Amino acid sequence: MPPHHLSVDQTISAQPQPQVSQPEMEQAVRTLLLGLGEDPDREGLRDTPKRVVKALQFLTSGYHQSLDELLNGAVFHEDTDEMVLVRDIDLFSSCEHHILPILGRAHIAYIPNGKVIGLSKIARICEMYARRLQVQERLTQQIAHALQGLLKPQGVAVVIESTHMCMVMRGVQKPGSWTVTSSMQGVFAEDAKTRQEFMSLIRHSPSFHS
Ligand SMILES: Nc1nc2c(ncn2[C@@H]2O[C@H](COP(=O)(O)OP(=O)(O)OP(=O)(O)O)[C@@H](O)[C@H]2O)c(=O)[nH]1
Ligand SMILES: [Zn+2]
Repeated sequence: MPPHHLSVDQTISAQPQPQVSQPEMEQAVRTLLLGLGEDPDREGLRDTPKRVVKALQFLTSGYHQSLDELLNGAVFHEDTDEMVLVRDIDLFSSCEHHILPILGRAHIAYIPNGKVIGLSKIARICEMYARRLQVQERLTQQIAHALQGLLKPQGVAVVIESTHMCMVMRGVQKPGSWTVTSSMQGVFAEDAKTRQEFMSLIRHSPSFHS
């Protein structure tokens, strides 16, 4: 079954280890280079198959992570019901259609319901799903569903703003285009005022940059 048909629970767990060996993967890159009319034995390309495989493995390393592992227990009981927002999280993913970069940022908020999560873990959850072959819509949903499942909060809101290199460097070639996707759960879906508060907080520019 293709990954986009997996249930949320299945997408949350780590994927099985690949059945293809490292040399087989490197050989495939060598074949690609040959097909492109290159000489894979010239000095500059000699280690390229190895490098490409290593780079792709890093960029898809999210398949081998699990929420349990990255959370490291950092969910705490806390009696607060105010919105928590981590905005402007740098995001680097790869589109599943072309294996080209998706570059952008994510804004992730939730309203607690007795539990809070370590702030860095919000960015780590985002990274785990970004380091897989993705479409932006699914990435957005997976992050929202993961937080919803972990914290059972009053609501979760995720907005991702990205530019897709497959639309910039090739194909339709639209460098200025941004794709904005959102997933609103719980009170963010039900209550327009809460949603508006979130939207205005992510529009506001912070007064300093670290
Ligand atoms: N919905 C969605 N589409 C995406 C995403 N990333 C890439 N795409 C699109 O996936 C589509 C694939 O379309 P195809 O016609 O099969 O592929 P293609 O010939 O390379 O298409 P062009 O990019 O239009 O040249 C394109 O419209 C891409 O813009 C994404 O994150 N979400
Ligand atoms: Zn693409």
